[in-house]
Amino acid sequence: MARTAADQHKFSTLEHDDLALRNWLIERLRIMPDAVSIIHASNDGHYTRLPYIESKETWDPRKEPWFSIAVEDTDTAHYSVTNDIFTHKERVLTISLPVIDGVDGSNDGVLALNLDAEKSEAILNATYPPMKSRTFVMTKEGQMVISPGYNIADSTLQAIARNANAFRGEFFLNGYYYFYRTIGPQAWFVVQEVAESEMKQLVRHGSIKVLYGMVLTQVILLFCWWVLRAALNTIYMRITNGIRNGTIKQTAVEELLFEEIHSAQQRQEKIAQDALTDGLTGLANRRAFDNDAERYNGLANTHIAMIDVDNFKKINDTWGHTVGDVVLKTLAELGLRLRGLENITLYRYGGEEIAVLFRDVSVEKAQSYLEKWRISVHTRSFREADLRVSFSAGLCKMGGASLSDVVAQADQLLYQAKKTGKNKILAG
Ligand SMILES: Nc1nc2c(ncn2[C@@H]2O[C@H](COP(=O)(O)OP(=O)(O)OP(=O)(O)O)[C@@H](O)[C@H]2O)c(=O)[nH]1
Repeated sequence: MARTAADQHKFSTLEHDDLALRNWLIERLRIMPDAVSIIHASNDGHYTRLPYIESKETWDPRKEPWFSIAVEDTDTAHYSVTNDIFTHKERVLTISLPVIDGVDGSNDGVLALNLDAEKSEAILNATYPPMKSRTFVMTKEGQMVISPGYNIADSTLQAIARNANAFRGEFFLNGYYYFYRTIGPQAWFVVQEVAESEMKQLVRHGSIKVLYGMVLTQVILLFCWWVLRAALNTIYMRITNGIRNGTIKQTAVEELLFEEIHSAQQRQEKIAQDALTDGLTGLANRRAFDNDAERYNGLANTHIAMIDVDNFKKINDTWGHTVGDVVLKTLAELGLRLRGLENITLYRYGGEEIAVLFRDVSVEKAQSYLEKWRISVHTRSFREADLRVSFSAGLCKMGGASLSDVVAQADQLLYQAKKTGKNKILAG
């Protein structure tokens, strides 16, 4: 503002009570609602004060502390507490600045802005910091400038000033934390004073949530530990029992785990295998047949045989179902034993009917296998002296027709075999 004043007004050539200067000053005053007056004081002692108040006393602004300080230092604002003789106010906050001519650098007096101290106190009082505290303005020498009614001992103010001059940032003094900022070139301090108890309460309040979080985490950890401990106890008990009973040897935990995983794998494989195996005969079951036959029917040089025990009803009726079961088991055993080749698979198709799939096996070889099997079944002696077992079979090539048609063809050959005397294999 002082610089603009110097640019816009030729103070050295100004008439006293220059109207342009008065208008300029009043405009500045209007835009600062907290300022009570604005003064331009010339080096010859003449002054222009707005708002204009006639003073009975002769007043020489050059005797004011703000004038001499501002003239001495050329470029920075000065803050001082003065007595306004025009309004008879004892405490006015004055911010003063020298007016320097921008062309020749000469000093064209001082511009002073007076602020109402009470208003400033009210403003300070209305600032609500995030915690309970006292905020005040003091000089760097330790005198109170603006204090909204606080009673702070001079010795305390001086100690604050000493600390504030010596440090940058906050400090602790006699049970209070002090935070401060400087106004102007280290002239005044705006100080915020917070009691230690207030600070502790704030910290306590802030840390209570963290504390709850930590307690919760501890509880969760404790629970996890408890669950883990229970699980480990069970494992230890099982290992101990195993060692005691001699079912497992005292080996490293890794070995025990490996064994456990291995046996679990074996269990899984067995379950999968059981799902595809017939319980009575140990042959692959109907589900396995359905899985494989569809696949085989698309391959070259594959054959299918449908086998049916002859007069099985009679066997059951004569010797009972248990013997009937033994017959079925024996038939399966012999078929498996004679098969030799890995690519001949036997399935219990249903009841006393067995299906055989030949993969990459010629019809001659398939027929020869079935013959050997038929003869060994027929010549087999059972505990029941009169029991003679035989089977009939229909053998045909796979592929070239749908699976159901292929099965029907094999069944038809089997039916022919039965019709023409049983105990024979018909190939088609
Ligand atoms: N013991 C036993 N009998 C079964 C089993 N499955 C089916 N059967 C019996 O096998 C018999 C099959 O009889 P049928 O279909 O009349 O045929 P069959 O007496 O062998 O006469 P052909 O086939 O003409 O030689 C029925 O009596 C069924 O109860 C089984 O798992 N165990």
